[in-house]
Amino acid sequence: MAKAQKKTGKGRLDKYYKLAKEQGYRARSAFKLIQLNKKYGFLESARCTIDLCAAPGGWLQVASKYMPVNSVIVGVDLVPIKPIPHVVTFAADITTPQCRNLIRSELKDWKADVVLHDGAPNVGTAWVQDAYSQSELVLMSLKLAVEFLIKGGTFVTKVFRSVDYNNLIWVFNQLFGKVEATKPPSSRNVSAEIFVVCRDFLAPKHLDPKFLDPRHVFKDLSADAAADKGTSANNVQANVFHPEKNRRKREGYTDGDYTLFKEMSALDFIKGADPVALLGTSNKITFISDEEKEWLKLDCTTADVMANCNDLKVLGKGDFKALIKWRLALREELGLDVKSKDTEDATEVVQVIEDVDEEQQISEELERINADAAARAKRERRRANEIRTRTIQRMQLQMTAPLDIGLEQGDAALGFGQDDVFTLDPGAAGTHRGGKLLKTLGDEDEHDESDDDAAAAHEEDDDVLGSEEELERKTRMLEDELDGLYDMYQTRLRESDAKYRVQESRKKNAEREEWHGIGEGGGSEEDSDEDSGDGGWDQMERLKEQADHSSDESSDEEREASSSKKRSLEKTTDLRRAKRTRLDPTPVPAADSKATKMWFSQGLFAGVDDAVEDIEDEGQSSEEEEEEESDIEADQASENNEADGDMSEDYEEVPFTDEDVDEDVWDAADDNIDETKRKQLKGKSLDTAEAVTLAQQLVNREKTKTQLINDGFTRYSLNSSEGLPSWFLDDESRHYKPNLPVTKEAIQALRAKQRALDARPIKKVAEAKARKKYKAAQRLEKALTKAEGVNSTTDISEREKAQQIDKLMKKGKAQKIKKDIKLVVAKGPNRGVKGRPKGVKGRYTMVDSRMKKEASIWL
Ligand SMILES: C[S@@+](CC[C@H](N)C(=O)[O-])C[C@H]1O[C@@H](n2cnc3c(N)ncnc32)[C@H](O)[C@@H]1O
Repeated sequence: MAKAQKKTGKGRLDKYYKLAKEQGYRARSAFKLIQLNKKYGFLESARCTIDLCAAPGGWLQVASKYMPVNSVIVGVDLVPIKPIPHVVTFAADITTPQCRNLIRSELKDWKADVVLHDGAPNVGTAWVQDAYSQSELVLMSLKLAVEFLIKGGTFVTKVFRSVDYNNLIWVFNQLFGKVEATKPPSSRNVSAEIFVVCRDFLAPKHLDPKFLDPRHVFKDLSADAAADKGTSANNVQANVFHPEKNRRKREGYTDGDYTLFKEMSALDFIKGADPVALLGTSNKITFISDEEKEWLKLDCTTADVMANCNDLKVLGKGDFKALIKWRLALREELGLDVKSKDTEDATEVVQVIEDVDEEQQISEELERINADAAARAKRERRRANEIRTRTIQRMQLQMTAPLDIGLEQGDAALGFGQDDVFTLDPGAAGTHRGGKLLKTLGDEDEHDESDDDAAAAHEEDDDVLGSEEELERKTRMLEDELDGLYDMYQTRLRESDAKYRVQESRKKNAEREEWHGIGEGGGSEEDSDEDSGDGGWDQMERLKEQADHSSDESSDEEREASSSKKRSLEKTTDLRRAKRTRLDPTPVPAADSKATKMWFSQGLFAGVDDAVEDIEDEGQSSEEEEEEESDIEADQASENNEADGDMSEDYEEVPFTDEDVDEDVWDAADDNIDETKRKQLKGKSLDTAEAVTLAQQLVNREKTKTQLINDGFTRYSLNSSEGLPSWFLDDESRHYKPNLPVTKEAIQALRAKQRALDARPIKKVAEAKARKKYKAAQRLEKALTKAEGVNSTTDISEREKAQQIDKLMKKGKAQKIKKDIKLVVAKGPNRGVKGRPKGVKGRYTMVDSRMKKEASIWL
């Protein structure tokens, strides 16, 4: 089984936590609102938003980012919220009239377009207690929403899955045109929270106060539950005896009973009044007491019976029959079913009838269960296939926007229908809306057949959702599968793309042939040049002068000079690369604090720090303490949440620390900046039209260094790719980047560079030439040695010596002339000829036509 989602303190710090930290949101929950807004788009058109339970302010930050400029945003919470620009906040309890008055005085006659509620009471107490307070809080927020929302407005609230869920949804349906429940991908699976988005506020003129009164809204269900003792038992009974009325109430777990696995003692089964219901609700029959252990020794308790008792959920029709028979036998043995002589006949008749009835019921029930299971499996398979096909199609058509995928995958993964489970069926909503207030709450008998179908579908989904681990495993499997399919798709795409293959092979060649002429030492000089403030143009001029000067010197010096020129030019190129790197469209993973640090490290701000520090010194210590406290509180809260299991609220505050500063990124205040820059520049070159454009702008002084650096701070530059799937990153690298300007001149320069590259001799030719040169040098060496020998002999005259030496040196310098070898292509009459082909004289070799072509190059 797949590893369950970690619930340790660290485990909670998932990718959304990191993203929140990176993007400066105060809580990871900000992404829930971003994703909800992405799906329903209510913020972009809102001019006034009220956020109830808004601390520390993550949702407020999102609202102020996505809503139009100058919108009114009001945030309320029990605890004070640190100021956010253009947002009004105050501390109040949303359940009190004082809070209502504060909002009223803030909004005056305005109405809100959106009311948000992400409130959670102190999570960490008892589950049942929490769930109830949460539902109450939701109702209180609804009350405020009803008062302040404009007609057609939107109310977004967090709800926990509990027995109150259906009642709340029913009330929402009375007040809003569209009600949908959803779980955004950033909401953890282990959290019981879901979000209900209520749109199109109906703004009724007269509203029955009972709609918003917890005593009424949550009353009926508990009353019903009390009256309806042993609800689930009755449901099982209904399943067994009235398969046609087979439905279960959607009211969560029975009070105080939140486990799926249930054991019953053999005593309960044998002595209990309703064995069929007991068998339907339990997983296992246990033998713990001494009396029960004694029963194990009886003849009627066969090995089969014991095995059946061990796992009731896997039993078939025959097994159930055997267990019922065993119970009857045991009851007889224990004298519970007394067979008196006088009543024996009557009893037997009754027993036979009971037996027959039970058998029939069990067999019907079993058939129904089997049919249900088969239908469910089929539905799941179909749904998974549909999702997979749709995603692949969309990927192939490149229709997937990053966040869409996130949402859809999340939804798909959950549902295996999590979304569906909580998406209110409009049809069902319609039936509800037609009803009278609160009368129909929990009144299942008034449902029609279509309701039955919906209930069955929900029941099925609930079963799937019953196990979080199972759900997570399926989600992960689906994601893995999709990742795999995406990789395969990419590979196939590459294989079929000739252009890509050519590019790849060129890249490889370039890597092999690249000239690595710059020594490590060169860089510092260059950087110091850059720091001195000289523009690229000045450097070019200087380098030209150098080159001119060196051309006057001897040939050795000339070589030296040209290589130094080459180095210098390379340095200039590196310099341009340095500029480009800052503007590289590839997002640099960096935290805000780091960017800020770089910004304020400019000379302009020198000395400002001290002044500001002086002013701030007083307040700072207290602020730091406060921050530390809030961190600790957040940690404690998260630990509490963990201990709280399903009821855990999926909320994480994001503290900011110095550790967030990424050390790899340039820091203007860094002494070792040259080294850092060199590292950054390694492997980068002016190989795109954008880079060349920027470099030219820089060299031609159309742009200054500062302007380029400033342009580098875009919304694309601070994103982290950590933990994101490959398809998402592929898409991002293709589409999520700034469009930098490209000039005609840049493209021409790039083409010229490419042409020069293409014109370079290929590696093998260069090697052959080098070999030739080497052999010539060897010949000359040999000739010199011989000449020395001749010179040292005393037998011959000086004149003869000179003649011989001259001859030797000529020979040594001469190119070696290869003896001509005729190439004969083995085709036509020469195909398969043994020995010398006809009409060929002198040295020859047999080749095929391809070899001949190649040989003519090399020979
Ligand atoms: C999950 S946090 C909200 C996070 C917020 N949406 C954000 O993005 O930063 C829940 C908040 O509900 C607040 N809260 C709980 N009960 C409240 C009440 N009765 N009135 C006002 N706020 C309440 C808590 O103080 C807590 O700050």
